[in-house]
Amino acid sequence: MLIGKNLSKSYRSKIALDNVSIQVAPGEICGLLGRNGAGKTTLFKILTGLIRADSGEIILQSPRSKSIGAIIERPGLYNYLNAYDNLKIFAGIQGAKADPDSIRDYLLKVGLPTDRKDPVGNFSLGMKQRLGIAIALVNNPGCLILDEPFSGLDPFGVASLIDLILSLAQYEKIAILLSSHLTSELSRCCHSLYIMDNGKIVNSGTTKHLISKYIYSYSILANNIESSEVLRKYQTVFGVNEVKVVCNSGEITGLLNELLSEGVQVTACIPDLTLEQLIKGTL
Ligand SMILES: Nc1ncnc2c1ncn2[C@@H]1O[C@H](COP(=O)(O)OP(=O)(O)OP(=O)(O)O)[C@@H](O)[C@H]1O
Repeated sequence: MLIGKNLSKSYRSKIALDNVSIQVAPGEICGLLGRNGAGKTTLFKILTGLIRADSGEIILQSPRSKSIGAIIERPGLYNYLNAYDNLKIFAGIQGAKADPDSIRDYLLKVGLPTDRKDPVGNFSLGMKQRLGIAIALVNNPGCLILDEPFSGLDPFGVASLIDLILSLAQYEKIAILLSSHLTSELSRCCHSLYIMDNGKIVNSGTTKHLISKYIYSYSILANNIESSEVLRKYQTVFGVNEVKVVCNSGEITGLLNELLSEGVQVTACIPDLTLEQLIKGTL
């Protein structure tokens, strides 16, 4: 369990964090959403001990020997070394096993190939993120903190990183804290969300609750969506094989059922939850 209580931090006259409290339980994925400059990285630096808060308290309750593994800003890797040697160095620094079998296990845990011998400078951003996570997972931490982990990844990279994060929470029972300024990514994998603005938590709750409270439109993907009669009753914006429909979370199941009975082949339905809605929700 990771708890931050009433944390505040100023840089000269700039208040970067203002009485922020946050809590993540083992096996839980918690998202920190906020615009640029909201204070997310400052909070993560404080939680990981990189900088000190002016006031407040951090409580780390974990039976594991290492309490936190983290990637702040971007994974710090030796680009001229291969994945194996990077892991060997970082495992050595942390006093962890650095024999070939252990390093192979770290690579497998994050879904990286074990046979790549070229420098990690050649790796895609997604592979570098995975290697950074493997290094953060050395010594089996109770909590994993990832600052903007989806930044710069393509949709496939985002989806596969989400799968990895979900499996680390579910099977390794790690408490995971992620940040992003994009609601779409965090709402797909987080059990709960904290919304930050100007150094303060302005809204929070389970993702399920926030979606049901703030969603007023959905994007529905279907090959023959233009043929739908049912959609004429709704306010819509059509794209190619896609429509954005104004409807709330109580109406969406009924609408999807009607579309199916009309023969519309729905392939995806994505809630449009914007950061602005979540911020304005309590302002
Ligand atoms: N070392 C520093 N000295 C002075 N001001 C700082 C320092 N670090 C951060 N700040 C300021 O504190 C505020 C919060 O910054 P922080 O980096 O925590 O935000 P963020 O939510 O992580 O933003 P981003 O998404 O852009 O990384 C910003 O106004 C930033 O300019």
